[in-house]
Formats: sequence, structure tokens, C-alpha cells
Amino acid sequence: MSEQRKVVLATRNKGKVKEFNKLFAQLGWEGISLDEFEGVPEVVEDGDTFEANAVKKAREISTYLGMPAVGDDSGLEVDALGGRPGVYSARYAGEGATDEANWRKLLGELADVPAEKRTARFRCVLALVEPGRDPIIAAGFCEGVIAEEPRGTNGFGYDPVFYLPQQGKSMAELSPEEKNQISHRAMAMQNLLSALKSNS
Ligand SMILES: O=P(O)(O)OP(=O)(O)OP(=O)(O)OC[C@H]1O[C@@H](n2cnc3c(O)ncnc32)[C@H](O)[C@@H]1O
Ligand SMILES: [Mg+2]
Repeated sequence: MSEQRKVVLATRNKGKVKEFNKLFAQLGWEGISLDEFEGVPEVVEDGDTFEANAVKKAREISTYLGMPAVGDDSGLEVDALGGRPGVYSARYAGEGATDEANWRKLLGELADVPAEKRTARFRCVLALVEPGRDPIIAAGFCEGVIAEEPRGTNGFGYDPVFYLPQQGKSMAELSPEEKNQISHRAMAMQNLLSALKSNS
């Protein structure tokens, strides 16, 4: 996979697409958005794990288009909530919830939780599927703390309420380049690359 590589991004999330475009460019890969194709079926995310959903996204899209595809299933694990919302992060405040509704619900649930108990991590599992081959899977995470209030306007999802003590900023206050150096998605991409190298 070292040559110029066209890989379909098996996601409907525009924030993820932007991040992947930059991460892929660093590898000389070309990420192709699902918007380029018509009639692509919705993937039903009914797995209980990030891995199951990431593989399902990549496999269904790769099979449908006959091209390599990367699926990303990701979410937020909050320690004070026993790891919730986890794989249900996208629908935490209900099916089709907005990003803001999700993080507002989270701040509400953590209203009485003191600062030292607000630890959390973003997790990302990536699956690369080439037609007719077994998936290659890689994971990454990023540790932080759930803030009391939102800060910043970059990024997407839970970024405004995910505070990074080392940076002294929320994830939504980082530039896209800074986020791509430390994020769960960036770590998973690095691990995917290593897995590909040891596979070939
Ligand atoms: O399934 P696809 O089409 O890829 O798009 P999605 O937005 O539904 O993605 P997921 O099912 O993987 O759900 C991920 C959830 O975790 C959140 N999330 C994932 N990565 C994030 C990041 O880098 N920053 C903030 N929130 C993130 C995101 O907002 C969703 O609520
Ligand atoms: Mg989803």
C-alpha cells in the first residue's frame, strides 16, 4: 500500500472526512468521499463494539463499490459513566441527535461530578477492507477530561467539551493540524499504517 492509493472513506461524517483527507495526504493516499457515488446504501450500525461497526462500514461499502474502503467507528468513554456513551456516542441524546444535543446531555449527566472524576477518552477503530480480503484493523485513543462548559469552534462532535490538560485547551480549540497530531483518529491511522507494513 505504499504507492498512490485510492481509498473510499466509508463515513457520512463531514468532520471525519476533513481529518482523513489531511491524514491520507501525509501518506500519499487519496481519500474518496461517499458523496462521489450515487445510491450507496446506509450501513446499519448494530455492532456492540467499535471494531464490529468499523468492519461492517468498510466491508459493506467496499463490496458495494468494488474498491478499498476505510470504516471508522469512534466515540467517547467517560469513566464516571462506566464507559458510556461508548459505541452509542452518536445517538446518546437520541437517534439523529445533533452534536450539540449530545454534548449538552453529557454535561447534564456530569453536573454533580467533581473535576478529578471527569476523566474520559476518545476511541477510534479503523478497518481497511480491500474487496475479497480480510479486514486490517487498527485502534487509537486520546485521554482527556470532560469540561464544565464548551470551548472552541473547531472540530466536531464532543470536541468542545473534551479538555486536554497537557495542551490547556479543548479539542475544539486546537487547529486541525494540532488535532491531527494527537487525536484518537490520528493514532489509529498510525497503527493502521504499521499493520499494513507488517502485513506486506
Ligand atoms: O458512522 P459514520 O458515518 O462514520 O459517522 P458518525 O458520526 O455516525 O460516526 P460514529 O458512528 O463513529 O459515531 C461517532 C460518535 O463519536 C463522536 N466522535 C468521534 N470522533 C470524534 C472526534 O474526533 N471529536 C469529537 N467527537 C467525535 C461523533 O461526534 C459521534 O457522536
Ligand atoms: Mg455512525
